[in-house]
Amino acid sequence: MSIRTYIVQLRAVSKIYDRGPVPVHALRDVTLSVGTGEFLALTGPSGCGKSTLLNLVAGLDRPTSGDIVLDGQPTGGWSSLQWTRARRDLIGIVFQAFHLLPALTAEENVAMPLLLSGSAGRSLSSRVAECLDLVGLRERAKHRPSELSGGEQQRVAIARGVVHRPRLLIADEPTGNLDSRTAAEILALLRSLPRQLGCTIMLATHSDAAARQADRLCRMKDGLLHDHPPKTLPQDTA
Ligand SMILES: Nc1ncnc2c1ncn2[C@@H]1O[C@H](COP(=O)(O)OP(=O)(O)OP(=O)(O)O)[C@@H](O)[C@H]1O
Repeated sequence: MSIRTYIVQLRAVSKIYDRGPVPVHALRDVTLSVGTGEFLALTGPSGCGKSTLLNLVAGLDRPTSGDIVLDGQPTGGWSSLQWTRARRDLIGIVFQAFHLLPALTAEENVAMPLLLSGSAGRSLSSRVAECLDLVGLRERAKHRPSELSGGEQQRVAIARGVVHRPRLLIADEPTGNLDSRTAAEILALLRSLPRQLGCTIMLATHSDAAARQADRLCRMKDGLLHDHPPKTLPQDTA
């Protein structure tokens, strides 16, 4: 018998933002399981809750109710430190706006997560070079973000997002700031990562072309999520 393993499970997750004059129900009872090695796309109109969902999975915000289980571990009682550890070990994140440090070179930006977790020396340098190779930017290792195109900056951000070998890569509108041709190249790169690195990808996007790259598409509307079965099954374990 084969058992599918899930890296992410959301069980009846809701998020209400209640600091403003009117409470905003950003997520309503969302239940979702993401299989190991799967490439899942979340689509839907602006404001439907895509970023909110990804922020909760990355521990950048907390649900109002419901459970989030990461790699089989219920996260309900996790402290900030435990979430920081999860982002150091399990989760990588890529944002629309790249968020590279402008004073650092491409390779220094990519090295940052490893430096923050105490790595150093030759193994750090070779891992950084490996990741720059993976995204096709080894030649640009010594360039600063201002000397790189938008697509190249996003490649550096992707290399930084996977340098610590996360099993889950969260990508929030990673092609939102790019022209359509560059966006297609970045998507092809993301598409290759589950196979090359064995990681799972959760992608939020407005773009139908981007969503078509995924194994599974979940449409969101007004905080509700409509799941669709995968085009291909995620990696199963016996
Ligand atoms: N910190 C916040 N405080 C109050 N309301 C918020 C906050 N963050 C998001 N919202 C609201 O929650 C809802 C969902 O927002 P979210 O950013 O998750 O949508 P989205 O689908 O990612 O949108 P977009 O595609 O435009 O990025 C929106 O109505 C938004 O205004």
